[in-house]
Amino acid sequence: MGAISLTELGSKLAGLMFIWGTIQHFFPYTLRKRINSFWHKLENYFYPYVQITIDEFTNGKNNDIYTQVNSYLGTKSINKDAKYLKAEKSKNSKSFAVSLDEGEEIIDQFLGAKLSWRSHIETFNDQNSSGRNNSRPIEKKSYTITFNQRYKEMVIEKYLKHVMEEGKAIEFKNRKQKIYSNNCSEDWYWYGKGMWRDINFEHPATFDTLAMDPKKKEEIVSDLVAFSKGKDYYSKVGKAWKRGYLLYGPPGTGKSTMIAAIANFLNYDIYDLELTSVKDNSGLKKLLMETTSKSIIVIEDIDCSIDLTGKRKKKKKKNEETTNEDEEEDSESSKEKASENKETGKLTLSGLLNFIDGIWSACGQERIIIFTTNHKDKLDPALIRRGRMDMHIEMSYCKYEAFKVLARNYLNIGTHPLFQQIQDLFEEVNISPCDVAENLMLKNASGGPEICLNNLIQALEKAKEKANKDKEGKEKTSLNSKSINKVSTKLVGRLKKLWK
Ligand SMILES: Nc1ncnc2c1ncn2[C@@H]1O[C@H](COP(=O)(O)OP(=O)(O)OP(=O)(O)O)[C@@H](O)[C@H]1O
Ligand SMILES: [Mg+2]
Repeated sequence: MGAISLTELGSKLAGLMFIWGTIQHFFPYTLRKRINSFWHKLENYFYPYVQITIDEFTNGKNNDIYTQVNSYLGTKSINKDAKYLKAEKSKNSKSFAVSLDEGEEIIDQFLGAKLSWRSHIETFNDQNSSGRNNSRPIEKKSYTITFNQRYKEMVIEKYLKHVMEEGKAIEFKNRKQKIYSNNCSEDWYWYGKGMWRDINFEHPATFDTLAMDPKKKEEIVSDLVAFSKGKDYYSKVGKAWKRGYLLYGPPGTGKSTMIAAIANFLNYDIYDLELTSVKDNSGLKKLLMETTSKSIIVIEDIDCSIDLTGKRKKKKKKNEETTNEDEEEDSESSKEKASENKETGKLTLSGLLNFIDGIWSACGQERIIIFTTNHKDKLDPALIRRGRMDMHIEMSYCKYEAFKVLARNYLNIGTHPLFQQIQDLFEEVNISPCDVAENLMLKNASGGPEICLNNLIQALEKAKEKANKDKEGKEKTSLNSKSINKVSTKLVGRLKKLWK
């Protein structure tokens, strides 16, 4: 705006307006009206701008919009040519937040409009502490945004929304991730901290370091991406924005590591739900209500948590005695089974099913639910049917491709002459990635990768030997039982003859 800035011109006109405001009462009404209308025209001609102020506090409370504007302008100021910036780091942020220093201006563009942002700090003395020597000055921080009045509607309806959304996204990206647990002492609850206890989540696992079949990994990553970008899709099809994953497989195959990798990939918090610490269905409901959006709710080793299948199995057994219609029993509707479990004062299958996809489970958005188990077959089909657990992911024993990821992670090598021998052994042996990783860990700083690879070969050979022995043992017992069967049928035949 040439030699005089928008804000300066604005404040000069505001000063004149103030003087006119105090003396206008000395003028007759019709003249006053005419002068006022002329004044507005003049003002619009010379200063066709509107200003919006966003204070740090409103009614004594933190103003969320101010915080979001702060984050938004922080990134803008890095990209644009603001010279005076402030760097701050809050307790819950993992990096510095940069914001505008007092009086510094930033020009932003949006849908053809030019928007001028300024930061202000007003200092005044605390009224309550006046008279005391140690009275401290109070700072009142605010941002103003100035723009041409023809964009007024657009700024209020679109631009401010855009600033808030971007600011929120930046805040979310910079915040420290948390892991929450409900497995805490009662004292914690009494101190009013809610039902979850949290600590910072700082697990280094990523999809790059996760050893598994590359195709499977890619499939999971694209599923997660589709989910995280699926806001419009979920609302279009009328589904709550959540997704369930069942991770199953033997111990040490990376189920928990996968959860950490997912959390890091999406930058979500984790709620580690310990079912044995939940008293009843309503307790479970309360816990869910205290979870936030953009989070992963995890129930590890769900088959061991509580007996959710007991009732159903008993009923199945009873049915088996009367009829042999097992298949029909299995396909019985899950709702029916859930209602059988509706007991008060207890955590039941019904409560858990409601937890996953009852109507009130849609009280937060963008949530992932993950169950892990070593025994998928032990779980009630109702609990893991598609739609509840949308993706069933098998975490299996380490194969050659997965080993290469571990070799890169632990030894920083992509190839080695011993790899061929290791590849051949992987064809014959079932070994968990956890055991492979253990052998690949450099225990001695002076040792090279050969030592670790040889350790692994030894472990694989041992496992192979054991597997062979187990196989032989099984064959022997099955031979023995076959010969026992033969002898007993012969005996029964002879006895029958004798009886006749
Ligand atoms: N697929 C994998 N990729 C990378 N590291 C792995 C993998 N599987 C296991 N590990 C390593 O082994 C350790 C144990 O793995 P993890 O706890 O994820 O196994 P799990 O499948 O959850 O086992 P459990 O069934 O006993 O809970 C991890 O700390 C990790 O270092
Ligand atoms: Mg685990």
